[in-house]
Amino acid sequence: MKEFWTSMAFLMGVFAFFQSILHAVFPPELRFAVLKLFHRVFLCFSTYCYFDITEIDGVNTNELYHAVQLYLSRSASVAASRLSLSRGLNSSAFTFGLTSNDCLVDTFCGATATWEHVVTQRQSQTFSWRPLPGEKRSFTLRIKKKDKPLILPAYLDHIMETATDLRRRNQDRLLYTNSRGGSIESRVVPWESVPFKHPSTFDTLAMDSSRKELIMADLKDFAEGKAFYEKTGRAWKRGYLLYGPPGTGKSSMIAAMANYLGYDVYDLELTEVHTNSELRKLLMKTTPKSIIVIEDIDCSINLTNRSSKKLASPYDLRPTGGCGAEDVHAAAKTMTLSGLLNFTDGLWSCCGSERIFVFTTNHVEELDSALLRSGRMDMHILMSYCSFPALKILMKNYLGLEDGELGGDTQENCGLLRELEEVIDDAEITPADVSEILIKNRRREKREAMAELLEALKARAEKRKKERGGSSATARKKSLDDEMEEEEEQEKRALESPKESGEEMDGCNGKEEKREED
Ligand SMILES: Nc1ncnc2c1ncn2[C@@H]1O[C@H](COP(=O)(O)OP(=O)(O)OP(=O)(O)O)[C@@H](O)[C@H]1O
Ligand SMILES: [Mg+2]
Repeated sequence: MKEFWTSMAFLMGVFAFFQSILHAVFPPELRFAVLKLFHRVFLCFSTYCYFDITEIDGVNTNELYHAVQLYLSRSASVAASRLSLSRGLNSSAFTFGLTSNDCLVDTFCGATATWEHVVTQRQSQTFSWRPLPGEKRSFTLRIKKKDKPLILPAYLDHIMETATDLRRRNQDRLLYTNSRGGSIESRVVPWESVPFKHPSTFDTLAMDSSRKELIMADLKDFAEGKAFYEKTGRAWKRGYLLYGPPGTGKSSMIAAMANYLGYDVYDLELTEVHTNSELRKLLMKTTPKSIIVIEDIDCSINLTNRSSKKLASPYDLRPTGGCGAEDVHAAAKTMTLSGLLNFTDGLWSCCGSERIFVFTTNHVEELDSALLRSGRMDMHILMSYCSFPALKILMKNYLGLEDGELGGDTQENCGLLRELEEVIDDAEITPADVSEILIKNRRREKREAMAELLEALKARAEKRKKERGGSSATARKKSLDDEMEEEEEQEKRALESPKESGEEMDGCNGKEEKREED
């Protein structure tokens, strides 16, 4: 740093000296040419090279300037003694910045880079169609000439990437929705957003820890897998299908995924999308590092339209029978499953990268096999009734039970826990219902709350047993009734029209004979 300032001071001194001589002796044009020449000669002999990154490039804002500003703010917070502080729109974090004419040294791949923030007054007579700030701001990067091929442009790429990452981290994550009513085609901005503040995390999610870890590892691999996806020629995206009864944590899982990766969430309301082209428009307006969610996919779209007899093939909207144009036109005006699959899986899925698609459903059996086939949704995750490990997480969350207390270390808890473990599977209760019971009892003493939960689970298990017993008895009775009805029917047919029955037999035989003849 000291070396930098010494050379700058020396340079300024030489400049001032020459300028005063030139001013006295030469006319302005010649003076300018000589100064330019002097500058060139100086740069030729210098071991450094300089890069100016101005805030405004012509009339456009220079993205690199803002990226450098953000990038340097990382180290500015510790390295500088006077800093500028700012907080951006939609951001909950403060950003440090270099004040005017301050310097900072950075290293990259073993090379030293010195940054100076240069602020000068803009000349008032400068004409521009756009109002320009009163100050001219730029960063000057100084690196050794020998380092130039080594670190450029990799250093600048690194700065851009780091800045994008920082910007994302500093900004509040957003939850986007397309359900605003009206046609998407007519909107300038098809998505509307609000800050995403869902508190669900993988810690609070009630689920077996081994499955949770598997999902977290999968998400991490995905987020860090840029090189892998490039190498294998795959679009950088991943699909998850979450299925299970209502209240088992599908939406909570999506929020936990978003919080874990720090991604935005796009909640796609398919019933608001009327055509495949609207769907494409929505996709094109999503940002990378986001989760695109379609909840209750079975209720959102007529998923049987792939197998509709009118269509020649699932991906082909041309009708098989005759008429053509009108039907094609009508089909193009609707949203189809093939349109949706193209959105997630086809060529359109590649516009933008690092995106996760999550579909949820309560009725996986009703989904078209095209949605379930391997490779389409990379992971199918069953969100099921509350298991004992999941119950322990909920008790920890709501009652504040410690790991020791949940491990059965406490003598009194031991019996209660064992009973809870015995009854939980038979109760077939969702984590949402368990949460409700625990919320009601959260102010009580832990043991009392657990005892209350046990009672509720026992009652639920009893009810389930009766339902099962009832339903199997009903099923048994129904099949007996059916059998009796069938027998009665046969007897009736035999008594009423013996001839007919004989004909049927004959008919059969006749057929047999005919086949033999053939
Ligand atoms: N696995 C879980 N872990 C923690 N909390 C859960 C879990 N499942 C449900 N809950 C609680 O129940 C509430 C409802 O859960 P959630 O909305 O995630 O269920 P869902 O499966 O999406 O239901 P639906 O199918 O009706 O959309 C949540 O707010 C959460 O408090
Ligand atoms: Mg849900």
